[in-house]
Amino acid sequence: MASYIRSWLPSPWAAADQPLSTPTIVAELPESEVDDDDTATIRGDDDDDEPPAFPSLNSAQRADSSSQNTAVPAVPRILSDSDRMPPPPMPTLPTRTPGVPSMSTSLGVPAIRGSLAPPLSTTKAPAKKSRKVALAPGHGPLDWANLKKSGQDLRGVDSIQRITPSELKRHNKKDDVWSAFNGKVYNITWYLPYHPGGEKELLRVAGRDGTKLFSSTHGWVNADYMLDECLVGFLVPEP
Ligand code: HEM
Repeated sequence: MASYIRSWLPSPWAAADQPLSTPTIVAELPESEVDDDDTATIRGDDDDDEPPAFPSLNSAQRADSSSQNTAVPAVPRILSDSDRMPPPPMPTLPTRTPGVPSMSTSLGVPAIRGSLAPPLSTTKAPAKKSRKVALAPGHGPLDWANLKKSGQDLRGVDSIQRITPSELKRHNKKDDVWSAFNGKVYNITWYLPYHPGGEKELLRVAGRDGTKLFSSTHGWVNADYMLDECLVGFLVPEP
C-alpha cells in the first residue's frame, strides 16, 4: 500500500526502485460490448427503433419487465373506460322551491327565514331597552364636568356637616334636593337636568338614602367622582 501511494508522489518521496511515470487507467470492455460503429447502440443493435415507454414505468412495471429479461421496457397498456374504476356518484343537492320550507327542517336545523336572514341559532337576544332620556342642549356629561370645574357653588352650605336622616328629609323639593349615597350626603339640585336617566328617576331618592336604588340601577357609575363638588356632609344616625 505504501509503495502504491509513493508511486503517485514525485521525488524525493518516491521510492528509488519505482519508475516516475504517472499510472494510466485502462478500461477494458467485454468483447460483446465493443462496437466500432458510431451509430450503433451500446448493445450493438442498429435496428432498435422502439420508443421509450411513456408515461414512465412505475416500480412494479419495471420489476415485471426486468423479470422477463427484456432490456427495453414494455409500453404500459392503455386502459379502456371499462377497465377503470367507476367515478363516485354525483352528490344530490336539495332542490329549493320558493315559499316551501327547506330540507334542513327535516334534519332538525332551523329553516332560514328569508333569503338573507341569519339562522336563528346566531341571532342575539334583543338588548334591554335603554331608559336614558334626551337631555336638554348644554346638559351632557361634558357640560356637567365643565360646571363642576367652573368654581360655582354647587353645595349650598358653608361647611361639611354631620347630617341626620330627619335633616336629610327636609331637603326633598325639586329646588333643594339632597340625597345620601354610601354614607355621603350630596346636594343634587344642580345635577338634576344633567342626569342621563332623567330628573324624575333622580327625584325618587330626594331627601333619603338612595344607595340601594342607585346600586341596583347602575352600580358601575362613579357617583363619588361625579358629585364631588356637591358634597354637603356625612349621614349620621339620629341622636
Ligand atoms: C345622584 C346620583 C346619580 C348619578 C350620579 C347618576 C348617574 C347616571 C349616569 C352617569 C347614567 C348613564 C349611565 C350610562 O351611560 O350607562 C345614569 C343613567 C340612569 N340613571 Fe342615574 N344616577 C344617579 C342616581 C340615579 C337614581 C337614584 C336613579 C333612580 C332609579 C337613577 C336612574 C337612572 C336610570 C334609569 C338611568 C338610565 C339607565 C339606562 O341606560 O337604561 N339614577 N345615571
